[in-house]
Amino acid sequence: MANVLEFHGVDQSFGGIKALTDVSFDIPKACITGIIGPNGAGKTTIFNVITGAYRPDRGSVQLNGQEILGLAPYRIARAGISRTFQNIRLFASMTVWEHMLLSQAPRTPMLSRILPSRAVAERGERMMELFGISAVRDRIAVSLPYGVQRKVEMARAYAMEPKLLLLDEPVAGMNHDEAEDLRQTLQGLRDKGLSILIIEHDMRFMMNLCDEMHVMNYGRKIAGGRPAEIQRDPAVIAAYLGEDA
Ligand SMILES: Nc1ncnc2c1ncn2[C@@H]1O[C@H](COP(=O)(O)OP(=O)(O)OP(=O)(O)O)[C@@H](O)[C@H]1O
Repeated sequence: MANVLEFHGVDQSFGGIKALTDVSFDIPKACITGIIGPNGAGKTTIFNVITGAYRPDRGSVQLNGQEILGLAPYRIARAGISRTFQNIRLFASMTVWEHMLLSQAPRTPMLSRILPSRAVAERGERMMELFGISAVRDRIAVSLPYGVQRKVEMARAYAMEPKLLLLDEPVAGMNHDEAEDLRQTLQGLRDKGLSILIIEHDMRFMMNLCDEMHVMNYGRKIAGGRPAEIQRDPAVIAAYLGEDA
């Protein structure tokens, strides 16, 4: 099967608000798929449906051909989906290194922190190197600048060896050079076979990063395709001009 995830016909409402209306898209394996759209368009709601935080009114979400809609969030995580959050969620008193260890052995936290196996320690080192955070390994993660905290979150999520990595606004708080480094890191992971779904406001960053993009507006998907196609789609241009107006 060429798709890691198939998100089909999803409706999600909250009281009178329709956050998603009949939203469908596929995430091909070993590709970077982007979701863009103005504030409140439904992007984070899609992540919350995929990870089991929300139960939609209708639809289907399949991971490698298996329905995951309705499973508890921890089961979806174990099935191979890890994520980062728009509002960074790191442990208040833990160092960067401890985050790397804990992410790999969440059920035996104390033991794994005191005495990590060689494989766990090596993977932790690799994750820190990959995301460029080895120099801050002994710092308390939440004391670091936001851009660095985002890298810790991504390294932690990737350390779980996901089949699909979900990134919610990963370049918020990063400068241009950091964002460029991240683009190269993510494309390198994609080239090694990782499938990535990413939400981001920075349109130029997304155009250079993504293999495919889907555009949301008022809870509906208004376009999908390669970045060059998206850029000249009249519905997309209208949605973005509308936002600026
Ligand atoms: N738990 C919830 N309860 C009530 N309404 C919600 C909830 N989650 C999302 N919504 C509503 O659903 C709509 C879509 O929100 P969502 O957070 O998915 O948008 P978004 O595209 O991620 O926006 P942003 O770019 O601002 O993060 C909004 O109107 C939002 O207020």
